[in-house]
Amino acid sequence: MEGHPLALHDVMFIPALVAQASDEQNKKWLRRAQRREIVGCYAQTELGHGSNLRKLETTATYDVSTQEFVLHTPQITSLKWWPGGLGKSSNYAVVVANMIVKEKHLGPHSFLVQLRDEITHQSLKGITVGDIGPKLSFNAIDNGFLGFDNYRIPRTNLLMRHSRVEPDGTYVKPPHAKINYSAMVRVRSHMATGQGNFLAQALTIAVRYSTVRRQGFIESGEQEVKVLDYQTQQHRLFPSIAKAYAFTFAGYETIRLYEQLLKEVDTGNVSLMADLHALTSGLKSVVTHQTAQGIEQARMACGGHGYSQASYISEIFGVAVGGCTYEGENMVMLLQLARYLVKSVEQIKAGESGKLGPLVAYLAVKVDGVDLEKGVEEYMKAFQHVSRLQTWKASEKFLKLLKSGEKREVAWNKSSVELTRASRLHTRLYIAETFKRSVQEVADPRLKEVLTDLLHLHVNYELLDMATYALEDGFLSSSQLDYVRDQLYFYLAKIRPNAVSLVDSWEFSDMQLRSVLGRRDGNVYENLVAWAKASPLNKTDVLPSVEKYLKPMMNSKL
Ligand SMILES: CCCCCCCCCC/C=C\C/C=C/C(=O)SCCNC(=O)CCNC(=O)[C@H](O)C(C)(C)COP(=O)(O)OP(=O)(O)OC[C@H]1O[C@@H](n2cnc3c(N)ncnc32)[C@H](O)[C@@H]1OP(=O)(O)O
Ligand SMILES: Cc1cc2nc3c(=O)[nH]c(=O)nc-3n(C[C@H](O)[C@H](O)[C@H](O)COP(=O)(O)OP(=O)(O)OC[C@H]3O[C@@H](n4cnc5c(N)ncnc54)[C@H](O)[C@@H]3O)c2cc1C
Repeated sequence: MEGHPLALHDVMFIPALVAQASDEQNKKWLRRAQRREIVGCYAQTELGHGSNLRKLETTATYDVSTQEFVLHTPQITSLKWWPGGLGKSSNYAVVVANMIVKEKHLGPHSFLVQLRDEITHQSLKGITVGDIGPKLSFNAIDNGFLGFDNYRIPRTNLLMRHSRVEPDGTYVKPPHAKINYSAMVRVRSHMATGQGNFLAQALTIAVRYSTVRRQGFIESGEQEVKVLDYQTQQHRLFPSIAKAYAFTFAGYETIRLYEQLLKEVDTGNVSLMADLHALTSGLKSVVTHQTAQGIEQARMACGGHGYSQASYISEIFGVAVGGCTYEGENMVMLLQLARYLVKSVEQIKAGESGKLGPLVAYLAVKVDGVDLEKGVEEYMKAFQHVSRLQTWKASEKFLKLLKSGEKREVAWNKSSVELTRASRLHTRLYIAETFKRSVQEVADPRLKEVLTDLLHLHVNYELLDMATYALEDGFLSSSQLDYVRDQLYFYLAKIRPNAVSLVDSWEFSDMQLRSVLGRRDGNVYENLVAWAKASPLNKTDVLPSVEKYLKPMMNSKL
């Protein structure tokens, strides 16, 4: 959970080689990396820039006389800063640098760079490398910094699957300007399942504990109740159980799409890139945000013991919440999706709705109302309505500002809060749709019934959460919202008997969870006492600090 120094080797270094190095280059590097003869990381972010890749300052200047690239970090803000595994573990890195050939700046490109000696592991001449220090979490990973002092690498270390620099400095462009961003798109495609997994771990702990913990009464005179029987506790936890499933289903789809993209790109077809970039930008942002919220609620649902490290939920939170920042800060990525949504609106306005991709076709179709009692399909129409409403509203705001003479970037900035709202609603529609489709495909009828309950819970919870938008234009009435509330409470109660099975079905071992509260055997109190006794402070009855600080104070006559 705290991370692993080699995580980025598997998650980004190898995938960057697979996607961006040529077959010939990979004959040299890939097998060695897979066998871990060389250990690598993905070094892109700098001290001064992470989000705005076009402003990366590390340069790779081609020297035609020696057929080498000269890597250089001209100032302090150009230092690579943050890459996982860079500080101490890696001896190689995929380095993203601004490529300069014949004095022409050609933008960010990826290079394979040796950082340390393969035998001694000492950093090579011209390289400054180290660890960036402790973080909120993930402290088993050595996130690092890296500087280059006119450090030379062979021309052939530019990853050349999609673009090339010939020995004479002739540049061969890639088929898509952003193809070098593929390692990021891959991780974003995997993040929904990864984050769903973090959320699932926290929920397993909180739900199990909530069946052990007894506190207070629902009906007087009986035994104190398991806290999971409180409606408020169910409302805190069960919608997140539904989300953990929903994120996993959505993630399976984006992983499949990324794999399809890789195959298509190899045949020269880059048409899926814009769609997948928009989709994963939004999904990554919504899922990480909601996961962090869900984990924090799970912690609070464990009361005081949730605050103890014995619950382990704080560590899960620390790791998961990093996802709101890495692979593209959430606001920045929501705005990437918003570009795509605004473009779609512009297409519709230009009478080109037929050209819209399947995920945005609904933006062109107006629905007047829904009959929620008819079931989930009607909820989908309601989600489409609120997303369409907000997307048009935000786009119109932006387009109006443009028309009034504002510069594009200024008009964009003035519309950006509304645009991010549209991106979130669009993504929540996508999550609900994939959840619905995935549940429909389940073959086992008993499993399907339970998952259908979770789906119902999800759509009612979500609709209530975004109700302001639907009430604003009278699309939903207040009596329809009362119906949604009733349904929500109905499904909380219906899910209660299956709650423990739903979390147990994720099959986390005690070793994975590392939680005293969430242990499978349910012996929470005995294990908490044993855990506390093992605290380093309890090794001795009287601490040395008593002699040193407390006694002089306690004996003082002042
Ligand atoms: C097995 C895997 C398991 C994974 C589980 C997870 C566990 C992971 C544990 C590891 C932990 C941490 C790892 C972290 C790693 C990192 O953080 S690596 C660094 C990540 N950095 C970022 O994400 C930077 C974010 N910034 C960007 O991506 C770009 O700067 C940004 C996209 C914001 C903008 O790029 P620009 O080049 O400036 O482009 P712009 O002008 O805005 O847009 C022009 C145009 O291009 C389109 N575009 C942009 N990106 C892409 C893309 N990737 N694909 C396709 N198209 C793209 C954009 O939409 C615009 O199109 P338009 O038509 O003109 O609107
Ligand atoms: C745990 C962790 C692991 C990481 N691992 C790696 C790694 O392996 N390799 C690597 O290269 N990097 C890595 N990073 C770096 C990470 O990718 C960046 O931190 C991330 O992309 C955000 O960039 P930034 O730090 O420049 O944030 P900033 O862009 O400085 O963000 C600060 C604020 O500015 C806002 N902002 C910035 N630009 C805009 C805009 N255009 N419009 C509106 N608001 C904006 C943001 O929303 C945010 O609120 C890691 C980071 C973390 C936390």
